[in-house]
Amino acid sequence: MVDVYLVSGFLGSGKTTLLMRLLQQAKEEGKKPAVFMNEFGDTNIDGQMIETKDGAIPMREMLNGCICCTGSEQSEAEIQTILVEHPDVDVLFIETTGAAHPVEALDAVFSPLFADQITFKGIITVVDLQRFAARDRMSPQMQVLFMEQIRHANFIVANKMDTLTDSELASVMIHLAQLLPNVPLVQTTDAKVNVRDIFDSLQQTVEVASYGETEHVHHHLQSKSFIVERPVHRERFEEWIQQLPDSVYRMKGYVRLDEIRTYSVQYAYGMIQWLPEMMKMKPVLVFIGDHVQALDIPESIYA
Ligand SMILES: Nc1nc2c(ncn2[C@@H]2O[C@H](COP(=O)(O)OP(=O)(O)OP(=O)(O)O)[C@@H](O)[C@H]2O)c(=O)[nH]1
Repeated sequence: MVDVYLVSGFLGSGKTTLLMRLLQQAKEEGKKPAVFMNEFGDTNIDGQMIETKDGAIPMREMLNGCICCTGSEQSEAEIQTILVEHPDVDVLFIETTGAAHPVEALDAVFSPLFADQITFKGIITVVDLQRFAARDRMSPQMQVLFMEQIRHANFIVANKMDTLTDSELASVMIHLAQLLPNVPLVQTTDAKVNVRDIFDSLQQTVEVASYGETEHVHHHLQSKSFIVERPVHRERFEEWIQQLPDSVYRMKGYVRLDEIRTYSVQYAYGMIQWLPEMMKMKPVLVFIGDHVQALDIPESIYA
């Protein structure tokens, strides 16, 4: 299994600065890291490798895109390429563009394609403290995005502390800690953090595997996947999906409607989409949301 960490945070907050430290630590611990980066602009970072002082690290990037807006298919393909071309990779860091919504950026990670290849460890959000202190000056939409990135964090790196006075710093740190009382929070300059603390704290991810179900538990967002061995009854399946609580943000996977036809099925924002699937796919459903661990597949959905 490949451990996956998502590095989130607003534009210019220090994500790449932190990424370099994460990579260095992973290498020092003898791990084989890889990076998937998506950039808003079209600046090509030369080649497909990031050079560190210990050598090159495989990297794929998606230019001019945003994991959450361009659709997750392209991201899925890039992640798949990393997994296929570099089977020795054991940790993958995904740096999202600063304009990505963290939940939607996870879409590709929770692809049913990777259900048995990836262990999602959590979201590390880098917060630009100066921007946090002055967030009222951002547009309402940007403020929402900024706060969503913070709200979904499993670990917060409160960066650019050098840009604030001591009293400003104390006040924003108290505010951040109140916002997320149960999330580890460290204050840094140049994202200088003890990376082991991040890895240790995100180690708490629980994995339960039984009867073909896997469950990944995090502080906030969770995913749960089910193997759906038998064909499902389309209408009853849809009825079940439609009555799921709002805290289930997303569902996707592959199911069979009879012994022959396999469909890709997707659910987001109340809409269900079915597409015939030509390839032979493993029948798996992945749910992403705030409290999905209690979900169970009812007998009624089966044909
Ligand atoms: N003053 C100050 N500058 C910092 C700090 N951390 C990073 N920077 C600078 O902030 C700028 C943005 O840092 P990056 O690491 O590229 O930030 P990013 O979040 O990856 O940026 P985008 O990919 O554009 O969203 C760079 O010029 C960094 O050198 C800090 O703690 N204090």
